[in-house]
Amino acid sequence: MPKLGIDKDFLRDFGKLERSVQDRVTEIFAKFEQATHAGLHLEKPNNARDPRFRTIRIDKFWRGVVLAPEAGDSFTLLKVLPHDDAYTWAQRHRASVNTATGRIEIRDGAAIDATLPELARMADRAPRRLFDDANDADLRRLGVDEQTLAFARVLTDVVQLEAARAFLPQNQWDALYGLAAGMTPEQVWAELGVTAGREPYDTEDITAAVERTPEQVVLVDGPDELMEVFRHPFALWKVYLHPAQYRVAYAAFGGPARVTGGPGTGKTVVALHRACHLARQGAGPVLVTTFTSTLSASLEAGVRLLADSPEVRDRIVVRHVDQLSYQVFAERHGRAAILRDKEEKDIWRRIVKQLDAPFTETFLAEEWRHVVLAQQVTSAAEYLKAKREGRGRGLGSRQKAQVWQAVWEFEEELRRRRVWTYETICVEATRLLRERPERPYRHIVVDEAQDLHPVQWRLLRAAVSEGLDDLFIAGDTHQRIYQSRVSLRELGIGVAGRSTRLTINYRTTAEILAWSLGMLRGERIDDMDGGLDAGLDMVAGYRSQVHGRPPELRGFRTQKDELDALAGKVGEWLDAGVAPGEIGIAARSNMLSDSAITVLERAGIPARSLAKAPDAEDAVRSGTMHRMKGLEFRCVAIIGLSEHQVPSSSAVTPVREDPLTHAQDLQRERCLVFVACTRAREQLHLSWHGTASPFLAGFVT
Ligand SMILES: Nc1ncnc2c1ncn2[C@@H]1O[C@H](COP(=O)(O)OP(=O)(O)OP(=O)(O)O)[C@@H](O)[C@H]1O
Repeated sequence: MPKLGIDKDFLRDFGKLERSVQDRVTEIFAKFEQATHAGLHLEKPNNARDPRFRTIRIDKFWRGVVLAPEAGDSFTLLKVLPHDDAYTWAQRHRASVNTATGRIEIRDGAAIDATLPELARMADRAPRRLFDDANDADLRRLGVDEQTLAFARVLTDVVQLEAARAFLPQNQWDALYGLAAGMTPEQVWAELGVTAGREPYDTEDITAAVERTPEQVVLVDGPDELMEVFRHPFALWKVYLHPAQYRVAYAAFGGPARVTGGPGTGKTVVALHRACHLARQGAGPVLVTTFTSTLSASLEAGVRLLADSPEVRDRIVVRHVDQLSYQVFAERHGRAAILRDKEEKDIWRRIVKQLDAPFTETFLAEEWRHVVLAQQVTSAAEYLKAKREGRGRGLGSRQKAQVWQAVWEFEEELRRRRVWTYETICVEATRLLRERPERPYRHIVVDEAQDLHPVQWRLLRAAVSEGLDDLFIAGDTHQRIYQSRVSLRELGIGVAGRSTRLTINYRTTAEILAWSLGMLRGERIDDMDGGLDAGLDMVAGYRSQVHGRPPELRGFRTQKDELDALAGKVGEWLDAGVAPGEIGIAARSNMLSDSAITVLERAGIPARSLAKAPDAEDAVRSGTMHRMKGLEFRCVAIIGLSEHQVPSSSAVTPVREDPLTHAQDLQRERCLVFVACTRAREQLHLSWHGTASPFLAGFVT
């Protein structure tokens, strides 16, 4: 029986074909799967650049181009085009096997030949060329072949290389682009997943090369799978991962492992692939978890899409951390009465008064969360010795005694009232799990890990057996929008040697990414492992492959002017063909987000609140910046970036109260705007009224 592969680039075009042509393609290739080689009407086109190209009739007007190796019966569908275009395509392109990665590559050989002379003329006049510092041997070792090498040698500018992406062989382009972005050959190798010192691959064995290229070619196993691929042609990530992503998702790890990377680098996609991979192995239940219900709902949808059989689906449980702790708690104690925020504040306030302590209720609440609970402090003596890193206000031993007295009173009050906070439920659930003879999960996959609190990490540690592939952690500390800071090492979760950083941004344009990174420049951000992160902009190679318009920044006199202009902007996007569901609005407060909805509706534009209708696809969705986490839209407008709204004064500790916490709070507010900006795939619009937010200083004149 013939084996059929489908090229990712074709799938991208498939959605744009007319429905009747799509149906015909599906029908032919479903039959193709069952046919024998002899039964296929494959035609060898004249003048094809690659002797292994064949065309196949779809209907009177359309033909498919198929890569058919000389021997064997594995075929790869590359294109479906109108009749003449299909023949022209076959004359311009050729397939080859990359010597370093062993993967199949397609290039537009005619475009390379046509562009090279003009580039060579320009290079003769240029003082320097792009790859002057790279020697031929290194380039060859990275899989660059003769035609691409000749091309690379006449490049003088990275913009020329970017333009050549459409026609150079993919892995060779990746290697060149990595070098141009400042990566060393070794880093490029690592990213491409090349084993050092390996013999070059056999460039004649096309069938093996196709099998080695899951990120570019999906091999379908039977007509059902084929139909499934054609039904979800846009969910490309479902089947294709970049080699760097693939390696992490499918690796075997001796213990906890972690994937980091900037926004849109595919951490969530990798986490989902990993969960399904672990479930397929069948060693035991897999928990996929994160920190909020909105995020866990989108992970659930991802698992549904990716799990390829009901058995795999059934082995995966998606549950956010508080849900897990509540479930464990409730199994033993029944329903828990939860202390509300306001009630908690009232208790602390009463204690401050009663003890006549020189602290505010906010200071005590944070000291309890970020020192006492974070380090499992259970006595005055332990508290005296506890590390208070990250807490700005120093405390002498007399003051510590006072704090401990307050904490003791507070915990006593919780016990007396039989009420719980999310943290104390988590602590109790952890205790209950530790008592059990067996762990409920064999693997845990955590997404958006940067926002979990130490008590939640302990819960997860207690919920999974220690061992191979136990914990897989995806996160980015630059996107931390809540207060938790942890050192995984101190929590007994060692990821040293099992940490990978992804560097290619698949979501945002280079312009939006550069602007958003500019906003974080200079911030010193931790790496969740007791050190400082190198900083996104310092990491060679963090890049986006797509270009677009730079973000648009606009200031207005009043809020009314700003919101009217927002309605105008959204109207422009809709007129340009962007669907309402592909537009997102973010504001710092719920109130401003709701005002935006009212103004849009008044302008006749359907708009819904992200909090109430997170999945509304037929309306523009508006919400707080916090709600934007984990989502993405073609166009994003961030409103209310005004002096007194961003940073939000209620979220920032006054500098006189605690300078260090003040600085951390400001950083978190900056990260929040960064998260909101990086949700935009194509266009980003930022606005304010009155004086602009200090975060925009340097961008606004
Ligand atoms: N290899 C790939 N090829 C094409 N698209 C990809 C690939 N990997 C990820 N994507 C797409 O890029 C976008 C971002 O992916 P994802 O949400 O996993 O990134 P992330 O790193 O978790 O982002 P963030 O940290 O900002 O939430 C998604 O639309 C995803 O489908």
